[in-house]
Amino acid sequence: MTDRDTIAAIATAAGAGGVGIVRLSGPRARAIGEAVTARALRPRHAHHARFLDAAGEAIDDGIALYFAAPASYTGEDVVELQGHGGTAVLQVLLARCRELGARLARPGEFSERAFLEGRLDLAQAEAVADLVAAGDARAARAARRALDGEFSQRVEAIAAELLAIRVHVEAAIDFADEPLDTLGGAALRARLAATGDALDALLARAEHGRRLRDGLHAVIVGPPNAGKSSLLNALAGSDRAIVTDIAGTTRDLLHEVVRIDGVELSLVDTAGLRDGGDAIEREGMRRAHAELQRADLAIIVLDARDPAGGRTAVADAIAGVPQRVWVHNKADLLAAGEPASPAGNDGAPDATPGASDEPPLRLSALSGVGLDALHARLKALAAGDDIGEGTGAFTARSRHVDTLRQAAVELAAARAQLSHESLDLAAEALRAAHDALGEITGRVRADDLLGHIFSSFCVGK
Ligand SMILES: Nc1nc2c(c(=O)[nH]1)N(C=O)[C@@H](CNc1ccc(C(=O)N[C@@H](CCC(=O)O)C(=O)O)cc1)CN2
Ligand SMILES: Nc1nc2c(ncn2[C@@H]2O[C@H](COP(=O)(O)OP(=O)(O)OP(=O)(O)O)[C@@H](O)[C@H]2O)c(=O)[nH]1
Ligand SMILES: [Mg+2]
Repeated sequence: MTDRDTIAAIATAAGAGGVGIVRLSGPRARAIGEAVTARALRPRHAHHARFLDAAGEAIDDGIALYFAAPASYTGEDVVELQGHGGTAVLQVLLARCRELGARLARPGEFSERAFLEGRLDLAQAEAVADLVAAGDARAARAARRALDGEFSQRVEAIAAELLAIRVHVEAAIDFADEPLDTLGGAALRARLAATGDALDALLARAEHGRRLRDGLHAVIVGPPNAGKSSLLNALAGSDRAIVTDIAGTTRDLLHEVVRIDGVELSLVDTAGLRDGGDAIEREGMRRAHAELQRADLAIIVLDARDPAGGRTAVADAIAGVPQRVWVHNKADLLAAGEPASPAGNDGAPDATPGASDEPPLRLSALSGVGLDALHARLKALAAGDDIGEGTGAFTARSRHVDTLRQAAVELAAARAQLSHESLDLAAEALRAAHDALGEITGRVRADDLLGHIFSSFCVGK
């Protein structure tokens, strides 16, 4: 790609730092680097040099690196000017590079070029951004695995299998007057079934990967005044939410990222659920319901003195949330030795802890007694099955999960069509499934998708 321009950006984070880097990529990168340093740059060699302005005065004293195409991050000629990490000095250095013909890079443009040059596929390029944004060690490790191509390889393996199946089906179409079974139909169906299973397994892993990337999305729900906001504050370790003894205090959603022993969790406090309320409170309840639709986990807070009382109000809202943790709050107000009200005796079975739920945790958000057990349970849920280094989890995005789901739907359609001997329709569904997989790695791509993905990167990445 010789007709591309040369881009430049500060690659290091804003603010003062030990070292700061201006990175250049494109056909003029080397010439610009050599003009700034007044030296010939040898590939893959650290040159200690002064970085000069137009008048020959030193802007900084630093290290220059040159990576010759195609053996560089972007696949183009790349030069790095590693100077002192001050905002002003880096800005002046960047301005000098622009004066010499470089253009300011858009967010993600280095990685976009790496993608366009075939150095990374799309899912890997997204993993670069996810690695930069990772909020805890597990998420960082999982993003690094996606960057290594573990996710992409699995997608491509299924895509390759689908391609082989498509070839078989297209060939059978050319012999339309013969029954499919004389053309290896049984083997074809078995192969398609196995591919469907592999796709389902990958989808489950991608869903897990999506949680790793975004953190477990936990929504605190319950009747008014149960102590939901108090619990959020206790978990966040600060007075984030307003707490009063007036039922209906919280109206809006309040998001807070908390970290429990290094494991990240995104918590949302919601308006108490009850019948009635004014217009503002009802809007708050509507938002609570909507937030629960997207939740991985509901933390249901009930008053320990009357847990049955609030349960009916939350029944609808928590239906369909994959996981629940039941909390009986205000345990400090129970008379010493008083047993927790038995669960499930209030005629509202939908809102009682289900068979798969753990028994309620009794605690006090106010005093902090019993909070340790909640911490432990939340940490176990957020860590999911990625306990060890060896589990091979990788990060994924909603885009990947949605696209894999779409491919699974098309694959199921193809299987149904095949059993009706509708080869043309089966071929069409297989093509759609194959294309969907291609969108994940960028083999099949829409340019607006690229723009959307790369624009969310940092500048300089
Ligand atoms: N100073 C610096 N550190 C950095 C980066 C960078 O661009 N500059 N990276 C940027 O994000 C990451 C490292 N990623 C990189 C990926 C590929 C190549 C590269 O030159 N690849 C060549 C050569 C391969 C090799 O020698 O191993 C290639 O793939 O052909 C460089 C950095 C993190 N650290
Ligand atoms: N004794 C005691 N009081 C508590 C506890 N947790 C919360 N409270 C009190 O209960 C009242 C309501 O607490 P909030 O945290 O505002 O309750 P909420 O569920 O967020 O209420 P809404 O936002 O109105 O739905 C406040 O007066 C709190 O101080 C607790 O563990 N023990
Ligand atoms: Mg509240």
